[in-house]
Amino acid sequence: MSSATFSNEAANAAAAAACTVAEAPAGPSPGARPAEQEAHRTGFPIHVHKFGGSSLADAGRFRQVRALLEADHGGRRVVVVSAMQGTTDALLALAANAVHGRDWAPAWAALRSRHLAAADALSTGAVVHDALLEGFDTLREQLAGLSGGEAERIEGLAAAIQGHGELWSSLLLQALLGGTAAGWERLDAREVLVVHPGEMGVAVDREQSRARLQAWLGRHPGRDLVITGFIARDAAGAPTTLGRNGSDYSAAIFAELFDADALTIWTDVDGVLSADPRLVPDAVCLKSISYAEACELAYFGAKVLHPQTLAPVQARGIPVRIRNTLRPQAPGTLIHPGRGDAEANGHGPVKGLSLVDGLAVLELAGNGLVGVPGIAERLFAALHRSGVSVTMISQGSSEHSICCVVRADQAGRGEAAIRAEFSEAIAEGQAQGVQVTGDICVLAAVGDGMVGHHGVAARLFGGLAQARVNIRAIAQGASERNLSVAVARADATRALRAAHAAFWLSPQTVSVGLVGPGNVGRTLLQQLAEAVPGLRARGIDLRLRALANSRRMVLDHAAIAPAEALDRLGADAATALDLEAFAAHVRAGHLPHAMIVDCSASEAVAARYPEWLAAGIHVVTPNKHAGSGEWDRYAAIVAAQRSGGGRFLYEATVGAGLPVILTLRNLLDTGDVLHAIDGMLSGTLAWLFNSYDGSRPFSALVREARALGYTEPDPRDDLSGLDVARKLVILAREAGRGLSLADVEVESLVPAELQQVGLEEFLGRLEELDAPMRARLEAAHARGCRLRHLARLDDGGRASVGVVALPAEHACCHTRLTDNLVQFRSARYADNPLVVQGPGAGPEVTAAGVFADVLAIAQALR
Ligand SMILES: NC(=O)C1=CN([C@@H]2O[C@H](COP(=O)(O)OP(=O)(O)OC[C@H]3O[C@@H](n4cnc5c(N)ncnc54)[C@H](OP(=O)(O)O)[C@@H]3O)[C@@H](O)[C@H]2O)C=CC1
Ligand SMILES: N[C@@H](CC=O)C(=O)O
Repeated sequence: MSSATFSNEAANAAAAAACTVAEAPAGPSPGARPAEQEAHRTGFPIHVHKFGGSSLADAGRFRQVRALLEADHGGRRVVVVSAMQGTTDALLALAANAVHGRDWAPAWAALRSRHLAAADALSTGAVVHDALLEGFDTLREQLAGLSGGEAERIEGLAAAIQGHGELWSSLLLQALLGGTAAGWERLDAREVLVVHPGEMGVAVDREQSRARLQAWLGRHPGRDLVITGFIARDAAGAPTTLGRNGSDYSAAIFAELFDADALTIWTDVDGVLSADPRLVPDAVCLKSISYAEACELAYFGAKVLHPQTLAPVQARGIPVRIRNTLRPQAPGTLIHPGRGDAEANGHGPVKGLSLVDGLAVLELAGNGLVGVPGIAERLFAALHRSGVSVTMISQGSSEHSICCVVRADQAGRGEAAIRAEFSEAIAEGQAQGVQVTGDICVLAAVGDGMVGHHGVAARLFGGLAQARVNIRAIAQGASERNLSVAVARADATRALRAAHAAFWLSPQTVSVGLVGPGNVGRTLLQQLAEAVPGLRARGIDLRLRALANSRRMVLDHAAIAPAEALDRLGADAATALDLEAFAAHVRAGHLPHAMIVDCSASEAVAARYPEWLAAGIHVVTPNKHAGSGEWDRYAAIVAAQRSGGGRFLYEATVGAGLPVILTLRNLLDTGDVLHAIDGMLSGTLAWLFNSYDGSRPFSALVREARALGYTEPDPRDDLSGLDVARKLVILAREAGRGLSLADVEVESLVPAELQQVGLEEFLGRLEELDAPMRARLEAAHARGCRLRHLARLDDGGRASVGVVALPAEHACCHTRLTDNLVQFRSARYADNPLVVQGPGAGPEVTAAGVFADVLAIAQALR
């Protein structure tokens, strides 16, 4: 605690209050308070609160403010208020209309009604009512005086007009809090706060202001105060303002003048965020930052606090907390006088990222600049003379060129100034001239803890590289508190999101879209629901953000809980399927990686893979259409993986959850030479022939296999041999053979008359399969054989699939249920084939195979 007069009792009360000073991390001592500062101190802690316009938007919000202040008892409360939301803008518009002779009366009347209505709703009484009426009468006279007035008079009136809002809101709040009877005084800041224009904006005459405040306090015995923000007086006593958003500045000045123990700025956001949430949906609220970090972030775009605000509190080491009036339960952000702690926010040394738009790069280059002293001084002096403000400076150690970033609207002036300064050198060819690059943004990573912390730059640059953002210029001062990069405006949002992901998210964060929550997709959702929390703990952050079936889709900006996904797809919020919008949503710029898992059997969905992969979206699927479809698309998929960086995994297309493709890949990648593949590649047909002994009709078994989720959505794909032919083509292509479906000799079990009918009709006529199948079974049994469905790709490139009768001792007759049995014959496995065997169909095992591919990709992400 900084006050020597702070009693234990008061300390306890303050600790319980909304913003506890004790929470400020230890930092450099704010310095002893001068004796004259103690005169107004009461022995109580002094807590300055500032409420912005959004916190005072209407009577309801005023009541909320009262509740917040009532919770902070035990000390002296100094409350600085803005005008009711929108009032200052309305006053400016009124003044502009009056100056231009336009009708301002209706808007004046509306503003008056709004304030009177608030007063009525708050039952602030006749005195306030009359004071408001008087204030609006004064405003009316001032507006009338603007029309046709002299410039100087207009300026003076305009300054007075702008400040009415704070006078009115302070009247309302003081009355609501009980007025002087309850110990609440009201201070019109123009009585005490003396300011003058300074080099860096409005400057406070501290001595005069302090003396006036002491005198005022001597005349007003109440303990608590409501003070108007934004307004002040100039040295001559005329009303003036502290500039736009000046209420925060007022609050900080009063915190300094009162030598307060804490300042809380109440606003409509939870605190200082790690980045602009409109650009980075995953931005997080920072628990605590140092003054220096807050200044850097404020300067570079964090709108919560203006850097000017911090100067007065910084001088005394007063902790500032930003809090949300609408969510007072949120702890907000503490801005403290200490040094930023690298672990304070749990995300390492970078506290926030900021982005400044509307900039340009100016570059002076030339061989004649190398080793010549004074070049930088001349360049920056020229810019200074022409009134150009420099945002960022960068020069390589070769001294061949020097560049700086300036505001785009000042770039032309800056260019001309540098050209003029170096005209001789340019004319003599010692300097190449000045190059201007417009449409530039500066992205800055900010954090005290970056000092001496290795790897910060690597993370930033790595993130930007991954997002394919080109860096135009780089700057980092020796303080290492700010690492800035200039990037093209077109890349800026992508750059910000990529940088945010690099610092705040696991590198294995994946935005996932799932197509096809049918048998397999639904089971995958269940598996995800169980596994996602555990995976997240290991850094693998799979965020299901989109789900689609053949008709509808649901997209979520954050994440869809897998357990609720089907309900969400059925709910009203789901929209008509649009695969383009689906993919664009999944490829969210703020998350590092994107993946679409296609669990449909759709040709139309498979047709999208090349464009998705080319866009860097990883694709995982059990859908066999892409792997076995037309050759050109297959080639496009292979090419798109190379160009876009998306990976395509499809292990579940063959053997469901069995490692069939992986085994083949491993053989080939380690230099083996494939000779032949043969075996049972259909789980459905394996199950059918394992089960079919003549005791039940074949058609009944087909229906059961379908109900168990073994068959393709249309079981004719299994019975016709097409599904197995697809698998054979996938394996052949994996082995580098240019096989297509048309090259596979296929024996179909579907009678010709059932091949073209609709699915429902086919299912209704399944019994037509029974007689021919029974005849085949009996013939096989007569020879002591069993029926099995086999596939074969031989060394000569011949591919065939069909039903064969095998001797009972054949390995394929010793399989169970849906077992697939795949034999690889290769140079290494010539005499005794490498065999992969196990369940080859069913939602559980297939979904697990898909999930394993998803994880294989996620685990490889860096
Ligand atoms: N079942 C298994 O054992 C195995 C299956 N596979 C493969 O897994 C995939 C899924 O099989 P399964 O779950 O049984 O099939 P289902 O018929 O049960 O489910 C298919 C899903 O895909 C959706 N869908 C269909 N067309 C489209 C489209 N154009 N756009 C978006 N979504 C679409 C369907 O939506 P809707 O409900 O609106 O029609 C449904 O949600 C198939 O490719 C299959 O070959 C692979 C290995 C084993
Ligand atoms: N219907 C297929 C499912 C797996 O690909 C099969 O039965 O094998």
